[in-house]
Amino acid sequence: MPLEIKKVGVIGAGQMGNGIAHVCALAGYDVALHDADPDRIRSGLATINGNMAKQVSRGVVTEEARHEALGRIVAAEKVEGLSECDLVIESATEKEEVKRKIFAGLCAVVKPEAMLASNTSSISITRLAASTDRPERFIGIHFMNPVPLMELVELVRGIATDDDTFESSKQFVTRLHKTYAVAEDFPAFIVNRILLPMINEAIYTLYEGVGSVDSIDRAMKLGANHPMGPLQLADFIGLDTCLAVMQVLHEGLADSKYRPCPLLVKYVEAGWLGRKTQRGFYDYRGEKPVPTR
Ligand SMILES: CC(=O)CC(=O)SCCNC(=O)CCNC(=O)[C@H](O)C(C)(C)COP(=O)(O)OP(=O)(O)OC[C@H]1O[C@@H](n2cnc3c(N)ncnc32)[C@H](O)[C@@H]1OP(=O)(O)O
Ligand SMILES: NC(=O)C1=CN([C@@H]2O[C@H](COP(=O)(O)OP(=O)(O)OC[C@H]3O[C@@H](n4cnc5c(N)ncnc54)[C@H](OP(=O)(O)O)[C@@H]3O)[C@@H](O)[C@H]2O)C=CC1
Repeated sequence: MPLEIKKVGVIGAGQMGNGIAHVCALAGYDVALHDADPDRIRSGLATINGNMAKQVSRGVVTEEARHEALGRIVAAEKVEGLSECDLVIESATEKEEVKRKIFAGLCAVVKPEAMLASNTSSISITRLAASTDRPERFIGIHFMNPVPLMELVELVRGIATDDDTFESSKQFVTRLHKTYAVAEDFPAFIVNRILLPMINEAIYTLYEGVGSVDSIDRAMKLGANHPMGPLQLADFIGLDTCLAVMQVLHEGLADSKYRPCPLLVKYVEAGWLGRKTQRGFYDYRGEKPVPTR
């Protein structure tokens, strides 16, 4: 029987975690939001508040729905605060060892029947599941950024994921008013298998001097009708996440066509991770974003 989900835990209160908490609360789920850093939970809650206010001003959400949804989210400063959750979605930094540690701590506190999910962009669901005490109740639920605006969620079954977990996940995604695409568990699944090599190629195009940041983004926006240029999108996703996905593709598929661009590596090494650190291919510290190359 599919599990009835009432309370959802979210681990990682960064840009994706706060978006996931946002849409879950609006869909009527009780939500517990956890992060290693309590300040991150506070800023995540403030972001949710601001993004819901935007939705109210656009007439997408009523003031009453916003008020109720905000009331459904609690801050869980300790992982024990997730013990009552029926589903916990991990959305922390894209590093396998970080995620494994989180799941080890989580398994010790959640109910045995609770489902666990990862919002990973690229890492093997089968491997993450195998690090838990319940691989059959583990699944990839991969949201797209920005979560409140993007319709798609990828569902990724690990080798052991059982049918009830898959069914419960489909019902969950549908209740969030989103559409799922099912992806097999191979490096970076569907969206990022296609999108990230395109972004990496845009960075090579910059690295090799074929075009400036401005030209590359303008070319793809106006020449291919993309809503954002690839470098603007890379900054939006986070350059650390982009690099992590390319590394998973490169290692997992052992093909040199996935080699991360050295310029992407350099930006990450500089700590210029895009919008979240105020600097990436653009500098966001002024009134308008200014290209950094
Ligand atoms: C890396 C991974 O693992 C997977 C991924 O997610 S890859 C990334 C996938 N995402 C994309 O490719 C996004 C590409 N970009 C887009 O589709 C669009 O630029 C966009 C949807 C982000 C924005 O579209 P846009 O037409 O430029 O709209 P924009 O004017 O910025 O925003 C639309 C409205 O939504 C609001 N909005 C923006 N972000 C929001 C959020 N997080 N929550 C609520 N509202 C939000 C804006 O305030 C705006 O409202 P107003 O019109 O009242 O100002
Ligand atoms: N950005 C995107 O476009 C998308 C990202 N994803 C995936 O979502 C996940 C999160 O990405 P995103 O939100 O962008 O990243 P962010 O860097 O914005 O947020 C990650 C958050 O996780 C926190 N964190 C790190 N370690 C732990 C831990 N041990 N316990 C609890 N919290 C921790 C970080 O805290 P601190 O900063 O203090 O380390 C940070 O607040 C990644 O797996 C990413 O691949 C999926 C879809 C789209």
